[in-house]
Amino acid sequence: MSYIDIIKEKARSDRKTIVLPETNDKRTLIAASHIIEEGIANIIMVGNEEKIMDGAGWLEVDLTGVRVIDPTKCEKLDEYVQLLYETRKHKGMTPEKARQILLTDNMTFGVIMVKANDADGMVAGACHATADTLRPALQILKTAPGVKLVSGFFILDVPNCEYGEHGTFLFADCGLNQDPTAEELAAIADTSAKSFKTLVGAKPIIAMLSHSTKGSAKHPLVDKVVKAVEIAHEQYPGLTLDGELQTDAAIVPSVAKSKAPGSEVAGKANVLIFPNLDCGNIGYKLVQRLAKAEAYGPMLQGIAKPVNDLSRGCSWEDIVGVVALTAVQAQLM
Ligand SMILES: CC(C)(COP(=O)(O)OP(=O)(O)OC[C@H]1O[C@@H](n2cnc3c(N)ncnc32)[C@H](O)[C@@H]1OP(=O)(O)O)[C@@H](O)C(=O)NCCC(=O)NCCS
Ligand SMILES: CC(=O)OP(=O)(O)O
Repeated sequence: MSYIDIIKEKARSDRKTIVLPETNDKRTLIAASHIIEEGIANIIMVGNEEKIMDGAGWLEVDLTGVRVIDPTKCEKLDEYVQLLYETRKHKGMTPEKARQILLTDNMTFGVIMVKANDADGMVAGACHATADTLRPALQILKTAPGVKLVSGFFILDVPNCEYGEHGTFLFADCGLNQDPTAEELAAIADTSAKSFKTLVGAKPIIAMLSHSTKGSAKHPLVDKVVKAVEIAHEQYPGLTLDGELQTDAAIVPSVAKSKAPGSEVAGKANVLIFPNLDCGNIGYKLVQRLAKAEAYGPMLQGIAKPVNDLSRGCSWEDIVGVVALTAVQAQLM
């Protein structure tokens, strides 16, 4: 069974309700029909029912079983307006603004449904940039209790790969934090370890990546990763974590032997923490496109409820995968 088939099976075992607000996106409509057909999740789509069904008809996809909520006709609109107003009034939100946002922005409408416990999670980003997808989620749902920082990760399932957990890796941060501090990198490592345990089911072995291995290069960029490793050891002593490591030293046993002898991580890493978002976002796309890996994300970790993003380059199959993962995250909350 492939990695994503195992996740779909888990999702089916306790079916959750996921909102898909991007109803003018063809891939989202196709994905919704497959999710219902495969019994992975209950689906709520946000928008005008007639338009959505016209789109489905044109694509010849069957949306029977999908619930459509049109904000303009929604009986809970007043309740949602009040909830958005209460959540954001300290930032200048008014009831009038809240109503206008909810009537015009399906992404925020989806997030407020999650906040109101009328859905267990949301997946979007097929036709919105990450910043526009994640901002309402960060503003309205906020971080989970005890967590300081939300971050974005991908699960990469690399075909014919002997590295990582039989070719499965978690990469972070590939989606949210543009230039994390050393402290933030350590926090990203900690939440990534938890995500890996829950979504992959194996022991996380974490490499803090750099262009240097154990002092082979000197630069402030390297110093940041070295500091992050120190902080991680101090603040999260239970983690199996090492750095700074180059990618080959992190995942290839023979290279690890020569570059980082004695490291309990080098050559075995399955969780890769990138020093900044340039590295993380470029890195995951290279592995996805050149190694033909399945790439699910950017998923959020550390947020109070599951809202996950997609790349605008995603396929409908990627959307199905991220919905299944979102449903599993919701089971665990
Ligand atoms: C997501 C992003 C838009 C947030 O930045 P922003 O628009 O400037 O917004 P702010 O910094 O004002 O943050 C908005 C809210 O989210 C919260 N927030 C932002 N980043 C957060 C994080 N990493 N963890 C927790 N909360 C966060 C802020 O505290 C703020 O809350 P508040 O309004 O209640 O005070 C920004 O981090 C970003 O653009 N990231 C890169 C996204 C991207 O392009 N990725 C590449 C493709 S995947
Ligand atoms: C994850 C990501 O890179 O998203 P997008 O391709 O939409 O910018």
